[in-house]
Amino acid sequence: MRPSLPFYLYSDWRSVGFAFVATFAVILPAAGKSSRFGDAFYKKPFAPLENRPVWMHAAEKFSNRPEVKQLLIVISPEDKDDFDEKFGGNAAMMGIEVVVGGTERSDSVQAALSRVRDDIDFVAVHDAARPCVAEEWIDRVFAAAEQTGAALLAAPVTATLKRVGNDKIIRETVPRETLWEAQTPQVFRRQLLLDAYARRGTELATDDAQLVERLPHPVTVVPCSAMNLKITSKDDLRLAAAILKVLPKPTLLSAPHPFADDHLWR
Ligand SMILES: Nc1ccn([C@@H]2O[C@H](COP(=O)(O)OP(=O)(O)OP(=O)(O)O)[C@@H](O)[C@H]2O)c(=O)n1
Ligand SMILES: C[C@](O)(CO)[C@H](O)COP(=O)(O)O
Repeated sequence: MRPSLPFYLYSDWRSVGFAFVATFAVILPAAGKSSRFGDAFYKKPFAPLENRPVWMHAAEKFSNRPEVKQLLIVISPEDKDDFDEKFGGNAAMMGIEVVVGGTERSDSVQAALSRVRDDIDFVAVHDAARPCVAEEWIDRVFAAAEQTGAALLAAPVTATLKRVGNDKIIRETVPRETLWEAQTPQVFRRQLLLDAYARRGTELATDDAQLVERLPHPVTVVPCSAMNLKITSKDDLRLAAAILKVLPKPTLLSAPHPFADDHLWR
């Protein structure tokens, strides 16, 4: 990451002044068991995707952003030595700190959160298993978090959802009008996420927003494309390879207002 001052000097014919730029830390959880991935050799964050491991595709979307001042990847204890041997050099070159994770995803995030520097304003948590995130989507969720304190990328549910019994018989068709599928990055003011994790207790949470919702604190959804998929199965890895070929390229213009109606995510 490029060091830079936490402010920039701006000037125009009306004034000369300082504007403070928010700073971000990014946590990349990669310490899961990949039990649904079903590969005897690779866990999904380390599986090869277009000549690089999955985690590296996710990390490189953040490592050159000027506002990202700290990048941490979370690796399981049993994978730590292997990761250091295979990818330790890459992580060092990208300025990525390696943290040992825990049993649950929340344990892993909490381990990294304890390493986030006090001078950081916002913390973004992005699954290392989501390699297809586009820079412009990151722009939008970062901007939304700066405005609201808590925001995440999500895609509206478009399929018909059924609640099904163990006998595989449909019990209910679930109204989908207000349902969204949460993605990552999930981005929070640092102290807010610290407060949420301090109150976590033993309750399970499959994402970080749940813990902030419980405070309670409002969390804003930033609409995103279903192309920001999480690799869970081997089929998802094949899909990701195809998506990387058509992913929106970074735009030179600044990202539109995160709540603009003219989303490109459709
Ligand atoms: N204890 C855990 C569990 C998950 N993760 C990470 O959180 C992301 C999302 O989790 P998920 O897709 O569920 O990964 P796994 O838990 O590995 O998947 P599975 O449930 O198939 O084992 C992944 O990048 C995963 O590596 C983590 O860092 N620590
Ligand atoms: C964080 C997440 O990717 C949002 O959809 C999802 O909750 C991860 O859940 P998982 O069970 O750990 O895959």
